[in-house]
Amino acid sequence: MQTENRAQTENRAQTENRAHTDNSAYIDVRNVTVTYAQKKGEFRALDDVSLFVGKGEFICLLGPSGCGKTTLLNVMAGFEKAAKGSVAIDGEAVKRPDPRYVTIFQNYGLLPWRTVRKNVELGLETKKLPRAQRSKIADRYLEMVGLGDFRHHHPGQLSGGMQQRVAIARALAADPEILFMDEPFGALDAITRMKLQDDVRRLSDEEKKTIVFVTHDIEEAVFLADRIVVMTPNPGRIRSIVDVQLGHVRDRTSDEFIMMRDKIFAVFNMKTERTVEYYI
Ligand SMILES: Nc1ncnc2c1ncn2[C@@H]1O[C@H](COP(=O)(O)OP(=O)(O)OP(=O)(O)O)[C@@H](O)[C@H]1O
Repeated sequence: MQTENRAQTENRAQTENRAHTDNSAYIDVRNVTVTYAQKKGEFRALDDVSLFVGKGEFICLLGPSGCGKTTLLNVMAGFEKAAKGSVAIDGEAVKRPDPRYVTIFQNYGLLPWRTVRKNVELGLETKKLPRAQRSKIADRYLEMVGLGDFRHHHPGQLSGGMQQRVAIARALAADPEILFMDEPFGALDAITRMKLQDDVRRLSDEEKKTIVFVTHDIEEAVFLADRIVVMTPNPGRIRSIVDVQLGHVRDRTSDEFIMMRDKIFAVFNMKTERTVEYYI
């Protein structure tokens, strides 16, 4: 047991994060501050945030509403600019969104007038492939997410969970190096959500993509992540980074899973001055 204040905890989180990546960061976020003009003046959505993500890692950004999860994801994906600090992917500064990195949002982003297959093909249209090859690739990924029989349907004929699976198939078909996922299952019921968590975890193992996944659901983060980045608001900062050493096949009812979930709860329950156990 050891006592430390918030600044020391955050400092430790950043140091551990550096040590973890051993200078080989694939996504390299350094001392990033993002500010927004608000009625009361300048608001720091992110304050001096550093995060290094390894190639093939599954990272969950976890925290309460307003802690800057989406802002951090948007900075990495090139949708948002940092007021201070830098973001690089594979050694290249991120200046704008890049087709090598695909973002999946909560609202699926499907085109309602296109069939499911044509929606998946959308991700391939910049690649100038022959039409038949595009359809073949689209069908392969639709099979992978269990929607092979629905390729001629339109999005409006599918449930929310099925539509999100189409969005995932479309993202994977584009063969991106990184998948950014912003609360992709937030609008879904608990059972569908668990099925899609299974899908994404399996796909991440099979396809070996680097995934940055925003969620405010602790169990979702423990089920999916290799590392959980715990964030706190006002201003948005990284409080702690937790290694989830639960292996590839995860059982939500196992003792290890529940212990890990409780450790994350403990991180959120910490007060400014508090007693903590080592949890990493
Ligand atoms: N365009 C903007 N203009 C002004 N303030 C903004 C803007 N975008 C975000 N913010 C503020 O920045 C903070 C962080 O927002 P962000 O969306 O990154 O948080 P979040 O952790 O993803 O929240 P949620 O879980 O609710 O989506 C919030 O307080 C929000 O009000």
